[in-house]
Order: sequence, then C-alpha cells, then structure tokens
Amino acid sequence: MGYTLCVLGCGTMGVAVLSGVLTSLDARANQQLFAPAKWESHTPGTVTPSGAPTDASIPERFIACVGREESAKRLKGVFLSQGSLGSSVEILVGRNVKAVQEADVILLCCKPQLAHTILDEPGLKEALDGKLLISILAGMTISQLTAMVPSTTKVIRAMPNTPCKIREGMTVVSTLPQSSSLELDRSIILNIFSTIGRCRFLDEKHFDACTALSGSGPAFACIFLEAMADGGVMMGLPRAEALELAAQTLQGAARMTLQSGTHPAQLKDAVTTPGGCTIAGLLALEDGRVRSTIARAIQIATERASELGQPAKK
Ligand SMILES: NC(=O)C1=CN([C@@H]2O[C@H](COP(=O)(O)OP(=O)(O)OC[C@H]3O[C@@H](n4cnc5c(N)ncnc54)[C@H](OP(=O)(O)O)[C@@H]3O)[C@@H](O)[C@H]2O)C=CC1
Ligand SMILES: O=C(O)[C@@H]1CCC=N1
Repeated sequence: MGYTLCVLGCGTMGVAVLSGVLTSLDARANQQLFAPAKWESHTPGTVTPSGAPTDASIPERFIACVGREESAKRLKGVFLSQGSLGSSVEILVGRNVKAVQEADVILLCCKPQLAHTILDEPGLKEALDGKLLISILAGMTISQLTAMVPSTTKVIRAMPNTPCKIREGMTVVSTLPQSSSLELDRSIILNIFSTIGRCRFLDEKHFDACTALSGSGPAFACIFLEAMADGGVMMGLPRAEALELAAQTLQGAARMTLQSGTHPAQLKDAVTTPGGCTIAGLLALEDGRVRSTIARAIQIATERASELGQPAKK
C-alpha cells in the first residue's frame, strides 16, 4: 500500500511539486508496463533513492488544500489535464483538518505568514500526530515549526523551485534527524524530490542562501534570459526566435557545466576568440558590473529570506 500525500496550501509551488510527482509516477507506470522489473530515477539527481521503491515510500492518494473555491476550480482544471492520476487528486477548501487526518505525509506549501493560522486550527495538531511534515516555507525554521506541532511530528524542511513542474527542479532538503523511520522517511522524500529534478541534503543553516540561489533563482535567470532576447530584438531578430535562442543557449551552457563538471570560466574561455566578438560583449558586461550585481542579488535575497519566517515588524 502506498501512502497519502496532502499538499497543504496548493498554490504555485504546491502545483509545481504535485504536477512533477504525478508526471513522474505516470512515467514510471508506463516504464513498468514495458520493463516490469526495472526501476530507476528518470532525471539525473544529486541524491537518488537506492534500490527499487517500496510501496510504503510511494504516494498513491493525493489531497490538495486551498483557501478559496475559485482556486479549487482552477486546480481541478490543472490536474484534470494530467491524466488519470491527476484527475484522482482530491481538492479541498476549508477542510485542512480532514485532509491532514487522512494523510500520512503533509507537504506544507502555504505562505510563511499563514503557517501559524493554518497549524493553529483546532484539531490540526492532533491530526499531525506522528506524521511527516515537509515544509517548503522560506525563512521558517525547523525549531519555529516544531513549536507549532506535536512533539511526535517529524518536521523536515525542503526548498524546491518552480522547474519541479517540468521535472527539472532543484530541491535542497534539511538533514534528516535520527529516528526509527529514518530510512522510510528518506525514501519518501527522495521519491518526491529526486523524481522531479535534482535533490541534495544540506544542513538547515544554509537554507536562506539556498532559498535565494535556487528557490528565487529561476526569477533571476529569467531576467538574464529576457535581457539576452531583448538584445537580439534590438539587433532585428524576431521576438520569438530571440527568446528561443536565448533559452536554449542558457540551458546548453548550464547543462555543459552540470554534465561535464567543467568550471564555467573554462567554458567561457572556449567561446572567446582573441580579438573576437565574445570578448567585446564580455567587456560590456563587466563594465555593467554584472558579476557583483548578480552575486549581490543572491546576498540580498538571502538576507530577506531570513526575515520571512519572522513576525511582521510593527
Ligand atoms: N514561488 C516559489 O517559487 C517558491 C516558493 N516557496 C515557498 O512556498 C510557499 C508557497 O509559495 P507559493 O506557492 O508561491 O504561494 P501561493 O500563494 O501560490 O500558494 C499558497 C497556497 O496556500 C493556499 N492557502 C491560503 N490559505 C489557506 C488555508 N487557510 N488553508 C489551506 N490553503 C490555504 C492558497 O490558496 P488560495 O489561493 O485559494 O488562498 C494557495 O493555494 C511559500 O512559503 C514560499 O516561501 C519555496 C520555493 C519556491
Ligand atoms: O519570493 C519568495 O519569497 C519565494 C521563496 C523562494 C522563491 N519564492
């Protein structure tokens, strides 16, 4: 028997993670249809589940909780377009306690400032008794979350990003505490996050930096992407083609770094012909202090991430 996964607060990120998981389970089912004995992670990941998955570490029932009816209606459409598994997702409004009671693993995906309200609802703490709570909330620490739930609830932090939706995500998971269910919890976590991209365990002290770098990172990358395309448009390229060239080029460069492990400086040097056009463009970028601007953006986003779990200043 598989377990029941509840996404508590199924907005942008809840949908991204759940869609990725549903797609991955569909792909696995199809693969098993053709090669029943074989199972492996489909996307190369930093950490992957070892061995064949046990049923207990695979979700088989899905509940998505939202705050408003209109969101529920929209989600229904989103998941319906995701095959039979997608259409099995139960979408609940105003019934968080029931959802958590029926779930084994709860993925907390609400806004950080709503965590208190949601977890303080009468009956919710009892419903969380002995369960695995995975929080993706930016800035909210394990000790803050632990104080809001029963001592029997196992609290883990994860920081995924929006590309999880297309199974190209990057998720950092806090180091798991020792417990009698450590191996099962680890498998459950990897069977969610390493099937929707890469997954890496890191100490919680790095979470604000990870939030800025990989959590917010897609937004920063999109600014660079948009600006490259704008440059192409400035020089007469049609908008759609400029965007395609920019996106594929960024993806190619990123993949070369990941797959070969080659330092980006080496990849840059290989493109740069002496006296050529690349060095001319690179110098223009350096004149605009592009490196310190990008690095400072990560620094400032990290500092802001650390404030997100704190009560608002009066
Ligand atoms: N966006 C991103 O790229 C990333 C975000 N995060 C973290 O993920 C979390 C969610 O972010 P994001 O997905 O962008 O936010 P969204 O606003 O898109 O999603 C929040 C969800 O919570 C639901 N919700 C609100 N009130 C309740 C309630 N009382 N009970 C149940 N559900 C409720 C909302 O439903 P409704 O709309 O109906 O009110 C909505 O579906 C944040 O904590 C953020 O820090 C982490 C990594 C990346
Ligand atoms: O902007 C935010 O606060 C969230 C966390 C990381 C990405 N989005």
